[in-house]
Amino acid sequence: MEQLLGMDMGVDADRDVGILAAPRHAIPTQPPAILLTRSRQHLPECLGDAPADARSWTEMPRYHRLHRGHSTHQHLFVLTLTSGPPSEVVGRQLCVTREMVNDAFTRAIGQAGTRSIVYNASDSISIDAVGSLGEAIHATAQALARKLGLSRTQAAKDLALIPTEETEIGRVCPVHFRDGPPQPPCPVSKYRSYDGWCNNLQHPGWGASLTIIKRFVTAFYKDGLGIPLSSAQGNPLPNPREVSWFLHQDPRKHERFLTTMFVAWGQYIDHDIVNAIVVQDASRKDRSMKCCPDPSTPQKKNHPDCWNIDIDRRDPFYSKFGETCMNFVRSRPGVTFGCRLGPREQINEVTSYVDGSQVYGPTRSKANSLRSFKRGQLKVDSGILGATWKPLLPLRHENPDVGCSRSNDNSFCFDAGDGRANQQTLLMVMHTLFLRYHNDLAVKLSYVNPHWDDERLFQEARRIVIATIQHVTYNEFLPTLLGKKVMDTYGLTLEPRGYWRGYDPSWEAVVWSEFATAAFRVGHTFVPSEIHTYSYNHRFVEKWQLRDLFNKPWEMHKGGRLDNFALGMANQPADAYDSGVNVDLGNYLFQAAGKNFGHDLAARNIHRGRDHGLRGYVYYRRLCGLSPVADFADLYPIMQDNQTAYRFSQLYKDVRHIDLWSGIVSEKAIEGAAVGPTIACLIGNQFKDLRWGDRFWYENPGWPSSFSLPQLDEIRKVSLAGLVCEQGDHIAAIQRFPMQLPNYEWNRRVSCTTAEIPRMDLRKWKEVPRYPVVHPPGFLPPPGYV
Ligand code: HEM
Ligand SMILES: [Ca+2]
Repeated sequence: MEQLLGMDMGVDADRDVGILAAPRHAIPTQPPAILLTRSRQHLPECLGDAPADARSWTEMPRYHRLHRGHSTHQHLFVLTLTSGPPSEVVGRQLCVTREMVNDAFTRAIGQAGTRSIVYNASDSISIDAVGSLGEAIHATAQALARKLGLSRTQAAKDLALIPTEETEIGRVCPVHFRDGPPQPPCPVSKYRSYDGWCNNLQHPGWGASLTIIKRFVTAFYKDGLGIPLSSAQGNPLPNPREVSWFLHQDPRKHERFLTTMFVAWGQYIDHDIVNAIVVQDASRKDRSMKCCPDPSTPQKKNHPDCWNIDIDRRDPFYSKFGETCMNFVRSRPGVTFGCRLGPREQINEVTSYVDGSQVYGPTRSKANSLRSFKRGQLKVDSGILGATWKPLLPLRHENPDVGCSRSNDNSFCFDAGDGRANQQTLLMVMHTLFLRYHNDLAVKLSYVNPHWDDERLFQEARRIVIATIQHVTYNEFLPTLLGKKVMDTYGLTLEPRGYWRGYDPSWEAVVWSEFATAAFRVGHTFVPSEIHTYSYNHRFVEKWQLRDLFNKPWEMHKGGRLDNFALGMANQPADAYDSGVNVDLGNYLFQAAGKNFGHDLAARNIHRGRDHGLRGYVYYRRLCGLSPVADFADLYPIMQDNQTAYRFSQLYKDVRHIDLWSGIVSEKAIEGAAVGPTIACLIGNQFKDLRWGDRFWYENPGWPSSFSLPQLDEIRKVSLAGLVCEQGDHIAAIQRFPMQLPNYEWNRRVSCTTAEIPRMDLRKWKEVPRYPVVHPPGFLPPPGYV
């Protein structure tokens, strides 16, 4: 095992060295280890001398019977092994019959008790339908690999070659996951679909919600298919909580330039791009699955996807509470395009595109539930605030306990396009600002175009909101995170004027696991333990412990609080980029009422990396074309300090085992950027894809969805500063770039009304109505809007 692990997680991938260093043109594919053929000439070999493993299949006699009576090549796939560890016979042929696949699949769905869901393939796609089909396909792959005696590498790379569309799996494969151009063809509409469907006209599912999170390189599981490498006995990996404790404690340093607004934006757009679905327990009010033993309830058999993090009895923190188990549930397996067999992949609940799915939801039904269907507005809660304060997000009455710590049955969290909106207050502030922004835009557009109906106003406002999120992300956030050089290397620099002509329909704008499960989680090191609020005069007011703000958005209901938090975000420095994660995330994450401790996010990041089958840090460093790490000694020049490098050598038996997240957040930052080189490489690649592969990208010309050049110039004026000024309640001044601390030289705090914070002129959206317009009674546009 050790040897295998070293080999595959290590630095032997010479062929791929540096492939991520510059933007890729295609994802490299491994040469297949098994060739698939159904030509007649292969049949006799396969039939005459069926390999030992194939003979052990109960289906084989049936197969032979079929052969005598009919033309059998219809039923047979011949797999020729062409590679594998030296011990395996290259060129060996395996026979896989359609019946084998069907039987394994039928057994899998029988076991999972999901027949009804899986077989209802014409249903509109739902999380449960995708999840249960994913589980059944995964179990089928495992059964087939066992029966065919495939090695780990063969199972990982080659089961996917079986044309499942010709089996029972193909019959139930939802239309969303079928290969090939869409039937009927995708409409070329002016507005995006909510679920990202048909953004790419040839591959309608690319980047769509409920499709899988892809990978830069194939997954690495113990069995090739889904069993994660763990810290259990016999396995060489260290316990994630131990890694967290020894390597990721917070040295309590601050960034010199970055604010917590930068941190909040990072999380806000992360939630636009990805949400890996974990297995849930529908019988519980909060839907979370309880996996750790509970003394108050009799021990039930654990769900196979329970995969708790063990806590050592001597743990310096948890031992005080006698806690030895951190609840952890694996991410649910998803369905690949073509419903192919292969390694376990994870489901993205949201659209990968930067398309405001956290504002509007990743499905039409979610978007509809958030709309008021009047004048293009989203629903709001104007509750207790009255005329002095602007509206808040609507309250969520459905599933009120999911992601919400309620003190009583009458308190409700907020509803937004993304289910994680209440997770902590800074994130909630972002969601609220964007809700207000949408509604404000729709109202102003109704002044410019009084003849537009609700749908038109809603979609046009949505189009501008999405363009704003894209513009602020690529104009303010990414340059701060990555620096100019990385921006240029990966094609992320925006056009200062005119259209940008980089859209490439062969580019897949999809989220990558290495980004979601590791690189972008660098955000966790920037989060401070204490959250500061500031007054309108930009003076410190009070500090909150982050742990008191998890899933409890109650402060928002108090007038002025949103402004206090927003101003705090513009003035409080972020925690430093270092390997440290603050104690509120590291010991108290989602601390439950009545408990003195919570989860450890650093340990979860590491464990999640293993759950998702990520390879070791050293492997990705090489893919990024960075200096190779063959030994622990090679870590010293590249890590933030010698102690970190030393601790890695104490914790890990082999440098190639270092978990991706742990390694990348420990690297020294590169010049001009806030993060290290491997993170910059992985994040650069990801944001390149999300720009170059998005047909609705706001700078694109020539589509019905494209903005006119005058409109595009207006969108280029939007800024986070303008947004906070306009959508805060009474904020009067802010620095020009609120993701960076104010300073007198180039980031002065200015009045919200100055020309230094320009505003969009929506008159560029004016359309001449085809019919004379009769204004509704009471219609009174503000000056300049007619
Ligand atoms: C107080 C702030 C934050 C909290 C409480 C928080 C909490 C969490 C939690 C609980 C998870 C899931 C962990 C798991 O795998 O079980 C997660 C995932 C993640 N977080 Fe954070 N986070 C915060 C800030 C950030 C920031 C600032 C960023 C980025 C700049 C970020 C990026 C991510 C990403 C990319 C994921 C993976 C999402 C997925 O694949 O579904 N987070 N975070
Ligand atoms: Ca999205």
